[in-house]
Amino acid sequence: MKNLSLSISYQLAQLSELAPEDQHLIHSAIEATANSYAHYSHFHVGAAIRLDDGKEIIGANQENAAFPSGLCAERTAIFAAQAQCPQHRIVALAIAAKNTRGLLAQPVPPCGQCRQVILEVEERYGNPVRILLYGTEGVLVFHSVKDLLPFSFEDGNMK
Ligand SMILES: O=c1ccn([C@H]2C[C@H](O)[C@@H](CO)O2)c(=O)[nH]1
Ligand SMILES: [Zn+2]
Repeated sequence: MKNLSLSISYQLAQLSELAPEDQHLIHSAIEATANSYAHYSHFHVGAAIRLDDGKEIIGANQENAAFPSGLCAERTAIFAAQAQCPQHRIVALAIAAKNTRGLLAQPVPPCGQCRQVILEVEERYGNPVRILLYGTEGVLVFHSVKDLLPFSFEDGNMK
């Protein structure tokens, strides 16, 4: 038997240290929190996607009295992008969230289902998606969802 281990690399940055286009995308995600319908959790999540032509598409979580019928901010943004601009690759995704006390100090990571959907985006377009998780105390930067989803299941596993 072998003992194996995995390591992931990611960055912790201040907003001002990021490239202007990443700072812009994060501001768009923060603004998108205002479009959240979080009637039940009061947890407002905003997401912003950058396409390969520089266009941004935003999303926000949408809840429902039948809880599973709602959708996370990340997937509203991804599905909107793929529905409106399927020919353009998704190159980056920023996420921000606020609760009743305001914007969160610590970054909020995407849930497992959203990670799986981002993985499919990477496979579909053949490029990594840069993920920017915003917190008022710092931004976590991942260069691919694969760093957030090791041992992932994808199309290739069925062949
Ligand atoms: O990364 C996350 C985590 C949670 N939510 C939403 C789902 C639900 O509406 C609320 C509480 O889980 O926050 C997101 O949109 N993205
Ligand atoms: Zn999610």
